[in-house]
Amino acid sequence: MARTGLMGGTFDPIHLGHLLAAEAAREAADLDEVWFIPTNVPPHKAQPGADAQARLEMVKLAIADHPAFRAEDAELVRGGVSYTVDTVAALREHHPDRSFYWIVGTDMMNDLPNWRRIEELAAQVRFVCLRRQGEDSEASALPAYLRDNILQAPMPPIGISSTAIRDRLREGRSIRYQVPDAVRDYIGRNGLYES
Ligand SMILES: Nc1ncnc2c1ncn2[C@@H]1O[C@H](COP(=O)(O)OP(=O)(O)OP(=O)(O)O)[C@@H](O)[C@H]1O
Ligand SMILES: O=C(O)c1ccc[n+]([C@@H]2O[C@H](COP(=O)([O-])O)[C@@H](O)[C@H]2O)c1
Repeated sequence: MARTGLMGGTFDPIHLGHLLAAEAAREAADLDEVWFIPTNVPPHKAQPGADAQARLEMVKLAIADHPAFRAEDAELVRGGVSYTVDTVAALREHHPDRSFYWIVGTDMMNDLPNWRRIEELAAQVRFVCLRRQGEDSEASALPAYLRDNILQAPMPPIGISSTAIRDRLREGRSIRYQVPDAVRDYIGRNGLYES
């Protein structure tokens, strides 16, 4: 069975923290591929600043040079609120020959008990959790069905977030070295996040 990591995110915009998390998860969980899945409407946060096609395009630009990374537009095609349990069920149906690993940062790990139909989701994927700077990586407070289903993987802590990048752009500041150059060019060409 091909071992497939799923890196879900709003990617508004995608940044080096996402890429390093995906690469660290690939290595730690011995994944054959990692699929990046931009959310359509994120379940637990405000509407994205950039539209879905722009976020997908930036993901494609960011991962173009990695042979094991690809973009998956399932949530954008499905529309509506992007609940992970629905996404994983659809992917499992279309790809019965693959085993799936859902990749999250520690901020998301602590939020897992609040996800829609989380027990059903936990029966269908393993979670790979990457340490996010400033976030508690202690899984002991989680219920056993989650705690026992999480692989914690090391990653050099990176204090980059999409929120901070959008703030910088609004203030006319540099985002060089926080996102891939191709993403920075795309943002500049399309005037994203300027106001
Ligand atoms: N710097 C980082 N280090 C490790 N994991 C990260 C990092 N940034 C994001 N992630 C993880 O990537 C996934 C998608 O994150 P998301 O697209 O919401 O980015 P974000 O930077 O948290 O965005 P925002 O600032 O808009 O909330 C989540 O599982 C999140 O925990
Ligand atoms: O399914 C849920 O209930 C759920 C709740 C919160 C977040 N998620 C998923 O977790 C991923 C990261 O979320 P976010 O908000 O940090 O972009 C993204 O793929 C979301 O769809 C999923």
